[in-house]
Amino acid sequence: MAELIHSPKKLLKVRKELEESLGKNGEVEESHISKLPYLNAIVKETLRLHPPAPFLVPHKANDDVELGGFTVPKSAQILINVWSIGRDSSVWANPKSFEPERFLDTEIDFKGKNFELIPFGSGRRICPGLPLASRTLNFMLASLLYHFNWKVANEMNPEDIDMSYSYGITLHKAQPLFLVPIKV
Ligand code: HEM
Repeated sequence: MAELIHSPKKLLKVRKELEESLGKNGEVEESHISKLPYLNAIVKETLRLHPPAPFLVPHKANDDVELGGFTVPKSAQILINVWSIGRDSSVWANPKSFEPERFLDTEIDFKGKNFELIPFGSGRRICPGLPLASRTLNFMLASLLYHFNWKVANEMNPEDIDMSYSYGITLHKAQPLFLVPIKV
């Protein structure tokens, strides 16, 4: 929501997609979600830029492993910096910019097969909550955007929203986002 409030054109674009798909007085249903490519792209782009678990969960090497010319010794703790992978300019064009459009013409998904986008991890220990989280994120965002228009509280300018992080095992906004819903 914070990224969308910063990008009014993208907010309009996703609300238009929802209105074209659901009509004027509809209800968001789970079956709609797969037919909303721009909304899906917004969720992917958000997980690329702001992965909730920036280092995944610590793993441990069972044995000595050779990886990309480096030796990872047995029992070493492995942290995967997905936050940094999501902002790697050798992988992503304009990596710091919120551009859901980058996901419209690509099959890249966060289901663990595309290593440039693994906010849920990958392999045997991939997040088992991925299908639930993916449905819930898309469904909640679609509901918020379809039923309400949003403006920043206290007449604040969207540019002045504090986008800094509070760091920890999970990543979240340092300052809460205060938005006012306007019923449509
Ligand atoms: C946006 C939402 C979520 C994100 C970004 C997320 C991310 C992650 C990540 C990065 C891991 C560690 C993967 C690894 O070891 O490399 C993980 C593990 C796990 N997640 Fe999630 N998760 C989310 C939602 C959920 C939900 C909704 C559930 C349960 C209903 C869940 C249950 C778990 C469990 C049980 C593990 C441990 C799996 C294991 O170690 O074998 N997660 N999650």
